[in-house]
Amino acid sequence: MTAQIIDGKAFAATVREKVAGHVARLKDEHGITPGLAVVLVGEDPASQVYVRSKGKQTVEVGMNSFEHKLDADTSEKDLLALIDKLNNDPQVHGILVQLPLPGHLNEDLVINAIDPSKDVDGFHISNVGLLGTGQKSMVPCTPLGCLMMLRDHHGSLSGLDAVVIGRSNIVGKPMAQLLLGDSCTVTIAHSRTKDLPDVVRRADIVVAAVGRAEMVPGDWIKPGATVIDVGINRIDALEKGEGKTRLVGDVQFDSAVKVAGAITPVPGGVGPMTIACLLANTLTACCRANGLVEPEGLTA
Ligand SMILES: Nc1nc(=O)c2c([nH]1)NC[C@@H]1CN(c3ccc(C(=O)N[C@@H](CCC(=O)O)C(=O)O)cc3)C=[N+]21
Repeated sequence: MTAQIIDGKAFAATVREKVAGHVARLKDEHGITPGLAVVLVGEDPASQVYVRSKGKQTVEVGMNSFEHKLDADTSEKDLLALIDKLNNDPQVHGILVQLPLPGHLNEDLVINAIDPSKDVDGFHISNVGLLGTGQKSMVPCTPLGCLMMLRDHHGSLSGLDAVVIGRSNIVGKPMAQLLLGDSCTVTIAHSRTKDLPDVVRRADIVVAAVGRAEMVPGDWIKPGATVIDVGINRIDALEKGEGKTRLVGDVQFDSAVKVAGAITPVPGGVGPMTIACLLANTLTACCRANGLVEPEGLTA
């Protein structure tokens, strides 16, 4: 048996098309253009690549993109002043502060300074609380993208056993909340979990979000299970020569694809969906800010 490959890249393109359609309608009928502000502090090369790709896709779906690049030694006061300005800018419907921030900046403080209704990452404590209590919120992009792919593949997730490996605030915890919201039986596993292979073997749905290259081998996967690989790990690609790297997930794809029922690849799985959901969240925030009905199928 070989698993169905869940094509996140293609799925993301359909999400962006939907978003673009709604953006065109907002402009036409209401004269409103959704705007996303991305704040990057410092010069981390990987972050620069993501920010560029976010900006490009934002413009492609017809939204305004505002990029703010600040020096690595920017003070907390100056960063908070920028956030305050963006909070009060009616052209800006979504604000994303690229993480991680340089060590001298308090990430919690900075994130919680964002207006929760513009917090398209869904990281503000208000949004975390709303999600946890089943109220309308901004939902973190990566878990939202995973949920969309799971719903698309399964239809209903009700009653399925889901194991989330990883307990981060960015992926693991919100993913567990979303799966619970769709009536899965949810287990959150992590580095201290006893008998991790046995826990994973019980799962109909495995979401791997630990950030350790290829740590989940195929023989941990229950035959026919759905595997969502959130990991993006850059490792040496010895076969491609000295200094070359390649991207791998948290799952050993080659062994897992032989056992799973469906699996997301890396690259081309969760990553593209994350950015598509960022655009979807910006559209949702814009609709809410203007008292308009929000599009269906683009939120949790
Ligand atoms: N506040 C904040 N929000 C984020 O959402 C956020 C962040 N900070 N900091 C950095 C991480 C990383 N991230 C990715 C998004 C898309 C891909 C993506 O599209 N990856 C491609 C491959 C890209 C490549 O080739 O390098 C793929 O998986 O197919 C990857 C990583 C969002 N992040």
